[in-house]
Amino acid sequence: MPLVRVPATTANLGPGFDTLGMALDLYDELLIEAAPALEITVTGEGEATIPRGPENIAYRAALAVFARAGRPAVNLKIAMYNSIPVARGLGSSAAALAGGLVGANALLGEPLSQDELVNLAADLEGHPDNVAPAILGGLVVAARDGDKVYCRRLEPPAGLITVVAIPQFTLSTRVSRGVLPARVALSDAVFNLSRVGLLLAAVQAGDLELMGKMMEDKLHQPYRLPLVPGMNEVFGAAREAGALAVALSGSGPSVIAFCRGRKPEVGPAMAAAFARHGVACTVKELAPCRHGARVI
Ligand SMILES: Nc1ncnc2c1ncn2[C@@H]1O[C@H](COP(=O)(O)OP(=O)(O)O)[C@@H](O)[C@H]1O
Ligand SMILES: N[C@@H](CCOP(=O)(O)O)C(=O)O
Repeated sequence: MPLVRVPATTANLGPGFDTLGMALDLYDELLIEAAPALEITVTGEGEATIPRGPENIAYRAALAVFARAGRPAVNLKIAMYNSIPVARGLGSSAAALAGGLVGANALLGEPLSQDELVNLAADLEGHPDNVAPAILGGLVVAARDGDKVYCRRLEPPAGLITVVAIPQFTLSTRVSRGVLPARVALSDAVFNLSRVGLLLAAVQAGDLELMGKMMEDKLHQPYRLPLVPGMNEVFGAAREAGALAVALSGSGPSVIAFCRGRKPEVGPAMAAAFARHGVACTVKELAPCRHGARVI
């Protein structure tokens, strides 16, 4: 009966829309076993809202593993213990998919490779940037080539600590993607391309200053601004309080600040800025997580 622990993720890391993501030390746990009938329980985050029927995405992910491995589908009992807030841009859906995939794979004796699991997850989620770090841990860069996702895991730079301001209101990724344009200006694409390249070079060199400078974005955050009241002010407050960089976490509404070591002033400054716009939030200090979803 595998118990899987899956990290939260912060996708995009500023300019790396649908491309970059990093695992964080906040976890969902999922217990999975064969059972006489489908039974799904949820404890913690999402207890009141997460579907318990066959539409549950962790269950669908588990069934996808059975199908890909050529094994007959069975009824499953899945018990989830969630700490990742739902629909806040911290990868709750990616964690549910990764948990279902890794759990089912363990149940079957690991017929699928990690690469196959990342590909299945990206197909189910629609983009690879949150599911890849949820499975691989660390900081992941991913690219889709037709049906296949290629990705590489990098070690997050030493000394990096994030501070995440998590609004009480939810914003689904579907809605937050709905405001994005189908086409962007070439100058904006170049702005992001150049930053992603240097951001990755900075990560590999452990250069937090350069990493912080390369986290601006023109491809998704400006369009999402109306969905997150006070977003720009929260960005400004975090920088003034000493953060190296600030970004929308995933598709929002959480805002994530990247800091050199612990910076106790950053969280309260972000919360105060949100409060000035009538948004209540909780603040979490989260370190990057080196491990992806795994049986514990
Ligand atoms: N543990 C879980 N099991 C099943 N579904 C989940 C789980 N956690 C989140 N979800 C589903 O994922 C959706 C939220 O995903 P999404 O909008 O992408 O936001 P997030 O940024 O949190 O991933 C919700 O519909 C929710 O029901
Ligand atoms: N690149 C995606 C990332 C969504 O991540 P999530 O954690 O909010 O589901 C996007 O920006 O839409």
